[in-house]
Amino acid sequence: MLVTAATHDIVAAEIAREQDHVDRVYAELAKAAARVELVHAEGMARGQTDRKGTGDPREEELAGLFERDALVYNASKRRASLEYQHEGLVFGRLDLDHGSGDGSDAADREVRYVGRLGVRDDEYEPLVIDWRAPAAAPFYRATPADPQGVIRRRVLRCRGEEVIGVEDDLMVPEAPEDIVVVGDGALMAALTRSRGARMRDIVATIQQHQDEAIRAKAAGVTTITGGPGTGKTVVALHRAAYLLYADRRRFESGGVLVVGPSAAYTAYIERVLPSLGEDTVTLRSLGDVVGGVTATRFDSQEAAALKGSLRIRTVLGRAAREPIPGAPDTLRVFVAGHAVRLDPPQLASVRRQVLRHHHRNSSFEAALVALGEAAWIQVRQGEREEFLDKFGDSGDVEAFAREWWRPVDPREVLLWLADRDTARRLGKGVLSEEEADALAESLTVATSTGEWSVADVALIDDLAARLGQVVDLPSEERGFYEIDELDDVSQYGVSAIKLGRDTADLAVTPQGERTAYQRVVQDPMERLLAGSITAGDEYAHVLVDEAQDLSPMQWRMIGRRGNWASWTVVGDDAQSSWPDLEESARAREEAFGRAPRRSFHMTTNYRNAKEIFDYAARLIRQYVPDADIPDAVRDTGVDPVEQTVAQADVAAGVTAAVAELGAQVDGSIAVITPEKWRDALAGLEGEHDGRVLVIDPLSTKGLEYDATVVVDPEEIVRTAPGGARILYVVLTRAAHRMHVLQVR
Ligand SMILES: Nc1ncnc2c1ncn2[C@@H]1O[C@H](COP(=O)(O)OP(=O)(O)OP(=O)(O)O)[C@@H](O)[C@H]1O
Repeated sequence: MLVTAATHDIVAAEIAREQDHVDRVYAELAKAAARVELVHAEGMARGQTDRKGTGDPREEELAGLFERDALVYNASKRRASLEYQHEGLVFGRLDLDHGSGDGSDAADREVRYVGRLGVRDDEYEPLVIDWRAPAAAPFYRATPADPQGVIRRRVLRCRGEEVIGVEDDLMVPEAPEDIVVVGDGALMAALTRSRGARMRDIVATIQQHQDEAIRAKAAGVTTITGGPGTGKTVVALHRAAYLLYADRRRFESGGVLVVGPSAAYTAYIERVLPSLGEDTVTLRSLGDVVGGVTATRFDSQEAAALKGSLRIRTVLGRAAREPIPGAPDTLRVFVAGHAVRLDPPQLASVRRQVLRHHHRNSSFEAALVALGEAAWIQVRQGEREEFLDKFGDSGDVEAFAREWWRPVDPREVLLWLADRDTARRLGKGVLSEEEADALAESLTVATSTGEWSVADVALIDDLAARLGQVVDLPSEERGFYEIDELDDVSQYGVSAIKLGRDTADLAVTPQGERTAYQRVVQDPMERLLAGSITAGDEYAHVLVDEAQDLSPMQWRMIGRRGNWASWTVVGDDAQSSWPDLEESARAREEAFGRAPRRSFHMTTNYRNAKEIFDYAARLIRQYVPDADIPDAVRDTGVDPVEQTVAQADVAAGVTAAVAELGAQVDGSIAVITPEKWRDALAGLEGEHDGRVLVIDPLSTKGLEYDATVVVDPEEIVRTAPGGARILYVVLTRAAHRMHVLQVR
């Protein structure tokens, strides 16, 4: 729109008009906040004086009022904590015509305001409608072809409580005389803005096709597909907020789980739902889905592929049935005057027998009984019942069983596979020797660094399901799941010597006991086994982002948390870092069960300037000819800058690019570099007032920046799991500017 002095005045008048309404809304909220304080104080006083019985209708009334006001009160507090650059509490206005539809008769008109939450005045008249309410749907659904009674849709831009702009879309061919239309359209204004470090909500500019996915029915599985930057993530998050609104009882009490690829991703999206007024959703990255373990490290491609594939389940199944390394392997006792001796083969047969019917960690009693039966077969003298009673009462037998059949932590069982021979033996027929060695090797990285890998987490979860919840041992022993902190890792059968660790670094008391307080805190093994694995929660809705990257084992892990859930699944196969999409699809289908499916396909890229996206699209077409390529809607007239630098000049080249970009964009700048150049570039982190971030290719999944410097794309293709697909991810992260530095 051409901005002249006259249009400037018109816009200012429209802003002032909207400000009046916004002021009324905030005044109403302030009144509600004061009222709730009063009711609260009164309720407390009543509770202390005449609180008798529960049937007092006044009290119920008060409770109802209190509850309603409390919602408003909390909402007003939440509003106060919103970042100022968020669209305000009231962000939309609809001018509707309930008559002929063209707005010609002002008597048929209705003005409806749309906001983050509903607010009514004293007469209970709505001042603002919650964006998720059915009455707000035309704000998102109306188009000139199908205006749905809307004459004008207006987006209000606010900073705090102040209206700073309005952007209109006209839905009828010609505006009625008294309806002013200003602005260039809210969507373009939103897309051109600087991005900042956190994803923002898009309530003010949700597009029609996005709204359909957001408001789709909860039941079953809703799939959202589309190329990079098509709003899949942001739509899915708004869908979570919508589901909470539409069926709060079910989803707030049952829980909503949002799973994304990395901790950087969860940090990036964590503000979206709170800004929509929802803070009951659980956000998890794939590395911290299992309570008690947090992993951010990635395995080598080979190890990750191995650990993600369903073949590994056979190996884990075998490991879960293994005897505990270092535990006694022979039982020698005197019972009722008979010498009993059970050797390893007999004990192995007892173990197989027990595990046929029981989970290992809850079968101490069953193991004792089975030992008794095996002992009786050997003795067969006297009364059977009497022998078994004595056997069961024997302190020696119990002492043996407490070690031989103690509860095992799934993490410790996984670490048994860090031993090459064990990995080869348990991998026989499933893994080649090279693969078994790679598995052992990758777990040795864990034991030396003290950090689990992201792929390990799904294996720990699988083992936890196999081993079962620990049932307390009789007498004073504490169950494993109650142990808050390990006192001694050797109690978990991870033999220090076997893993090449020097036991001397564990502090020892004069009594010869190791204590929690005297240990060397930095011990890697201790870090791996710290805390306890908590039993998996189940959720009523599970939302999986970047679903194309989940390995089959990760699908099983998520599936355990969504046995009864409805699902929203978001992904784009062309951005996948997982090599076997078919095996993943099978595991995914298993997780979903037979629930009905619906899918939405997004075709518009809202993130990247057209010039940047075209550059990326050219690349991916070479590698994935049938990639799902969206249309980018916004051009800047500025092509990505491509440069070639010598190895010795990488740091200088990147520094220069960052300096240039720092002057061109206001917001975030990411230097995306393969491991090879990471150390050389680490110093750039935090430059330009903290706007510069140095990040590895895989961790950029799902994220976006105002500008990016892509370092050594060839090396990214060579080293990232997913190769060119990850380069495609990397090349589609910048909203406004991109520099690509080839290294020769
Ligand atoms: N209707 C909209 N209004 C304003 N911004 C939007 C809209 N839809 C999408 N965007 C913006 O487009 C960008 C890309 O969205 P999002 O990250 O959800 O895409 P994606 O499809 O998940 O991308 P990728 O697959 O590359 O991770 C975000 O900045 C988002 O806020």
